[in-house]
Amino acid sequence: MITHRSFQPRKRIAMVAHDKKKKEMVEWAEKNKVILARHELLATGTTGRLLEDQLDRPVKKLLSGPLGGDQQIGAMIADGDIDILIFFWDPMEAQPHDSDVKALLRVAIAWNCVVANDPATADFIISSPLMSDHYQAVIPDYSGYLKRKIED
Ligand SMILES: O=C(CO)COP(=O)(O)O
Repeated sequence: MITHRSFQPRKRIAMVAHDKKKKEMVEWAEKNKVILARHELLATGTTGRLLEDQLDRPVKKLLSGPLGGDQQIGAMIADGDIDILIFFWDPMEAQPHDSDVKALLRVAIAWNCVVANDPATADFIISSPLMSDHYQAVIPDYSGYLKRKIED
């Protein structure tokens, strides 16, 4: 059974921002442009388009969040295809796709994904020496859970 997920020095970073947080995301990305250039970026649709324009580099764009983009990122996290999630969600406004937002945050924690929900935390993550290094993240062991489900 795989119990670790390997992070390569080139990290796969998913970036997502709610509408009133998009400006913060674009400013954060601009400030950290040089470090971000060493990594692979993907994003929900609208966030991705803004980041591409600002950073003048390709960003893999998934669907817009309310149209399934959050779920696509969640699925990639569960598949081990994302190392870091930078998700500036809006604490002051309910979203039509609140259930998707919650699901994304939940699945990220379930798989021990590195997560930042605000620029300060994102600053600490992006300046970590682990950003340019190999790293082994522990994958929580859910085998007991699966076994119990089958036995029940
Ligand atoms: O709604 C979002 C995340 O929940 C973000 O989606 P967009 O980047 O397409 O605006």
